[in-house]
Amino acid sequence: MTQRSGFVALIGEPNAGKSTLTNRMVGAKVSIVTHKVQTTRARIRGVAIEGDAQIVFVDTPGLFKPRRRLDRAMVAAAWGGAADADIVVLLIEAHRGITEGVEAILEQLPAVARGRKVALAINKIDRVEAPALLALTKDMNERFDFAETFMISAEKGHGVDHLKKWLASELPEGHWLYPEDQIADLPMRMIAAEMTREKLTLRLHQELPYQLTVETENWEERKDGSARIDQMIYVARDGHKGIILGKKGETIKAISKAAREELEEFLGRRVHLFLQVKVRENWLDEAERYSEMGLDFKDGNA
Ligand SMILES: Nc1nc2c(ncn2[C@@H]2O[C@H](COP(=O)(O)OP(=O)(O)OP(=O)(O)O)[C@@H](O)[C@H]2O)c(=O)[nH]1
Repeated sequence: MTQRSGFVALIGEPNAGKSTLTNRMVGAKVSIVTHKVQTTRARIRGVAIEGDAQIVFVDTPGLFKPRRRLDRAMVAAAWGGAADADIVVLLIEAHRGITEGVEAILEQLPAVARGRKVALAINKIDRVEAPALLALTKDMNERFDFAETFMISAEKGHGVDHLKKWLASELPEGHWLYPEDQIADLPMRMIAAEMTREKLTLRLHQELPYQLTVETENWEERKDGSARIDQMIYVARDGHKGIILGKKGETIKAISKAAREELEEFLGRRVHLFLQVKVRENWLDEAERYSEMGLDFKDGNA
């Protein structure tokens, strides 16, 4: 059997349904879905298996008009995800049509698409009638040469299998990127990291959480039925480390406690959670990589 594998980047405006779609294709809750916009800060990956193919989804942060420096970095990170991918899927909302944000993405799509297929997925088809959907499909395809157009409802599951099968068939031949036995606990590790990230977001100063990522580095099942989970919190600047730790480590203790309690409830057993904070200065490097591609983000130039 020939194996296939590769990365699929989901791009689209905030709230387009990227997390919902990733979750549905992966079959596990890998990223937190909320009604608030711009919830996905990190590039969370989910791994799906479809026949002989392993599809690694890069769930990029929402693409939106960058206003501040940090916003621009996030946009750059989103495009960075697309640049690494074998296939790009642009997700738009059926009932909203070609918004200003979609226009902005379309403008930059040719540069990102270079050398790779771009598919269009029109999501939330449960919210529109067929004629409007066909008109939107036509409009979008006049603006960009999409390899394929899919009409889906990520929430209800319509059309998702079709899209998944197409992605699998388009991925390059190659060995699977993740060993099969690791995939099972990959989503669990991500969920655990998301829980800690959520507690950090709730607890910390407004701006800070956007600049951090949490990774589950180790997960050990203990003989007594409990789990030991080690996580690393990566921040962009040294100063942020102190904020997260807090006076005498009080802040991180409170965050750790809240995350541990949620994990215990989720897993239905005892958890020993160990958190560490590390500075990862190249957090903003993605933006530089973006300008290397000959594209630049300036204020109001999304
Ligand atoms: N009606 C309908 N709602 C959907 C569908 N797919 C997603 N949604 C809803 O749209 C909202 C946004 O979905 P998310 O998956 O969080 O969107 P996202 O693109 O990941 O958002 P960010 O993380 O902010 O970039 C949620 O309230 C979903 O329940 C769909 O097919 N139909």
